[in-house]
Amino acid sequence: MPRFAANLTLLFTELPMLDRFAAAAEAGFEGVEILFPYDIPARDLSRAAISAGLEMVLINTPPPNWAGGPRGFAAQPGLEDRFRRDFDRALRFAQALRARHIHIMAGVAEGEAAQRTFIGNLTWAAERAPHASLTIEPINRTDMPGYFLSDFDLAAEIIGQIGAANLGLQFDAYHAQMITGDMPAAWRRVAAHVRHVQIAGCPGRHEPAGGQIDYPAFFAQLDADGYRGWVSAEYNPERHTETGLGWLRGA
Ligand SMILES: O=C(O)C(=O)[C@H](O)CO
Ligand SMILES: [Mg+2]
Repeated sequence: MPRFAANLTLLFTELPMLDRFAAAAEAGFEGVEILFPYDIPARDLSRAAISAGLEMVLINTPPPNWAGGPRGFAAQPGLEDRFRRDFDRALRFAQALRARHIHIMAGVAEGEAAQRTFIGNLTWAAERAPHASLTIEPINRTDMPGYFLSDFDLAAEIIGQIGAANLGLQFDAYHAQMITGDMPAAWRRVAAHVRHVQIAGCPGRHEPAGGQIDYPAFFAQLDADGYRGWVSAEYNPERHTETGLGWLRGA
């Protein structure tokens, strides 16, 4: 079975952020990710992760204002300086937290200029941080209207074109199902590029149980394909986080 991480931005929100680490460890997770850790001193987050015995798996490059602000800048023509400043900030945080991956957010953009900008910024970032593991993630446009990267084949093509050893795909099975309607087929097409997996039930983005995705089969597929990365629970619990963790105990 894969190693599971809890997304602490979405799970255990019954507790203050620093208390979510111990709750995640207690529940059986071995790692954690935080979408945007920038409001809390990195040393406090790091201490909480270490004392709970958890690995920090992933953070995102910072949009300035997640509650309604831009969804990143990597594909936005003309905002390259902004992207670079944000990326350096994410890098400092990732180093302080010993976070394994940095997810680079493309932002809302479209067209050829956006694609060129995205490729240019990713190429720059991969060279800037040769020891960091960088990911890009297709996100469905129902949840995030206008988000540039919403196509798994395009993401794989861009990763192949850049050809940097430290750039890979973040495969969110929920987004894959929302975008393609056939998550297992999407996995088969792009698995070779995947270095991080996220899960949620579809539809609804709640617990990864029931619904359109057969998660026990997906976990078995990950094992069969030799996937050695993390699987992160990135969903909005329907009720109390703890009461919805049957899927983890059964995995
Ligand atoms: O929305 C998602 O699925 C993500 O993983 C991004 O990091 C944005 O929250
Ligand atoms: Mg995701």
